Amino acid sequence: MTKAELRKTANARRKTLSQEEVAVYSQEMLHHFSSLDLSDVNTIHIFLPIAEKKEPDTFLFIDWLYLHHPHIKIIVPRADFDSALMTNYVYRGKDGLVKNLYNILEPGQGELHNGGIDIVIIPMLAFDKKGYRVGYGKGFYDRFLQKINTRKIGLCMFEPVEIITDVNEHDVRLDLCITPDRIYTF
Ligand SMILES: Nc1nc2c(c(=O)[nH]1)N(C=O)[C@@H](CNc1ccc(C(=O)N[C@@H](CCC(=O)O)C(=O)O)cc1)CN2
Ligand SMILES: Nc1ncnc2c1ncn2[C@@H]1O[C@H](COP(=O)(O)OP(=O)(O)OP(=O)(O)O)[C@@H](O)[C@H]1O
Repeated sequence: MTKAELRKTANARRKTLSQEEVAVYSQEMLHHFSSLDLSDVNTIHIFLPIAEKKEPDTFLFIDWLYLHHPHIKIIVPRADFDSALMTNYVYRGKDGLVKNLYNILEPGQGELHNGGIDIVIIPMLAFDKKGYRVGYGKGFYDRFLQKINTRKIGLCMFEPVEIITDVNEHDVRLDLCITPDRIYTF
């Protein structure tokens, strides 16, 4: 299937989820994530959820990381929709967050992070069995990931499709994808 088809289907499927289902699926994904070895990890970049779009609740991940790996630095993005580029900030708690025009919670101000990132946790609508992903179609993560060397972990509400047929040279493959059901490695 094409990215446009997958985007449409996944958006529609997400709309049918209740907030309770989103909470359960997020918890299940966190359970899989918690089985990963994070002993060498110092920095994790993680998106903050668009609740209105039924994205996984990554605040659960952040709370879990604070509790179990307090030394890990959490980095969150701010998206510039004119350039399709993200700038990255050290996460300092919910207080400093503001909602942008797309309902994405973002750090209003704070400390920019330009250093290394060991893991990037990536939002997506769909993925395939080769580890390619589909997002909302603005290419934010493709642009970001091509610049850095990191472990790329996707979170997806649904199981993979067989193959995305219109992958292009910008598309960056995931190393791993977590669904409510299991972990896929590529
Ligand atoms: N939580 C989260 N943060 C993220 C992403 C994401 O997927 N999830 N992104 C991942 O790249 C970037 C933001 N990308 C986005 C792209 C489109 C829309 C959006 O609401 N689009 C409208 C159409 C608007 C239009 O085309 O003008 C829509 O889908 O209804 C939101 C976020 C960076 N931050
Ligand atoms: N590194 C890049 N440089 C220039 N253009 C890019 C780059 N990465 C992606 N693009 C362009 O951005 C557009 C969106 O790409 P794509 O459809 O793969 O988005 P997506 O991965 O679904 O979105 P997102 O990353 O925002 O979740 C495409 O036109 C693509 O060619």
